[in-house]
Amino acid sequence: MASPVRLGAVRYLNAKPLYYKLSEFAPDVAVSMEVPSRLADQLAAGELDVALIPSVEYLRGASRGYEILPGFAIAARGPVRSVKLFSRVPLGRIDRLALDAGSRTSQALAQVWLDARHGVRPGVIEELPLGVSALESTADAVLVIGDRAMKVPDEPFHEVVDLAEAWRGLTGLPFVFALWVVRAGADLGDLPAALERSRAEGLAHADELARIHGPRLGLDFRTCYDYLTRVLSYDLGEPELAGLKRFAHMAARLGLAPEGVNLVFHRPRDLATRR
Ligand SMILES: C=C(O[C@@H]1C=C(C(=O)O)C=C[C@H]1O)C(=O)O
Repeated sequence: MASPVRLGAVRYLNAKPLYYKLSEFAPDVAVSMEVPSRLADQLAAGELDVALIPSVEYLRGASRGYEILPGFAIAARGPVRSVKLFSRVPLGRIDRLALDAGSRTSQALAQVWLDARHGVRPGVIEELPLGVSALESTADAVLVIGDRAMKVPDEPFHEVVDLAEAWRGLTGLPFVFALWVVRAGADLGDLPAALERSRAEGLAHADELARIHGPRLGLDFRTCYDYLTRVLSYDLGEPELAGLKRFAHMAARLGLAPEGVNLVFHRPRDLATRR
């Protein structure tokens, strides 16, 4: 018997609609859940066959033969609420920047945006460990993503920037945080169809997800429901691709991603061999 496909999924609320009831729709798939940065490392180490990884990690892994599962993303067309830069100083004066260790894409986005919008390239860049809160950090500014970003109070900070909103203001484009990325040579079988079904069912049951996860995260039902259905988008369409390409270009200019990466999309193996 073929060994099961190993899939890694982001454990934050924002990813839940992408793998809703997946173990029912794809019973043979081995699912593990992690923060995005660890999923990227596990995919790179060959420990996973497909994973929801930070979009910047697709760019970094493209030379290893990574392929994007077409049509899927975690993206935002305006404010995202869960990717925020909390600054204790005016933005133009940020010199020490702490970046959420769970992130990779937003780590790059924070630097791209500070450079493009404020001409700032922080002298010291450090990680904010997963167990340490933004309030504990003594850096000038702190990037926080995911579930915990929605709980950090604005008050102690001089400025709070929603980075997807800031990106939109800079480029007029959506921002793509994560993609389903396939390891070179992996055969996913029927999994892409099961993932389509999961997403459709997950979005159709966003109310159920909001009821389950809202209380756990200290979010009221409406906030949680809006986050899943209006704030985030789960398609990789033309506007998202344009945003992704612009981000790839800007990240490369800062040395945060390789230059000139092409977006390569996964095709089912039987089609690929029939070429
Ligand atoms: C919108 C978000 O997207 C996440 C941000 C990521 C990153 O910064 O690397 C990766 C995966 C996404 O789940 C979020 O965490 O709030």
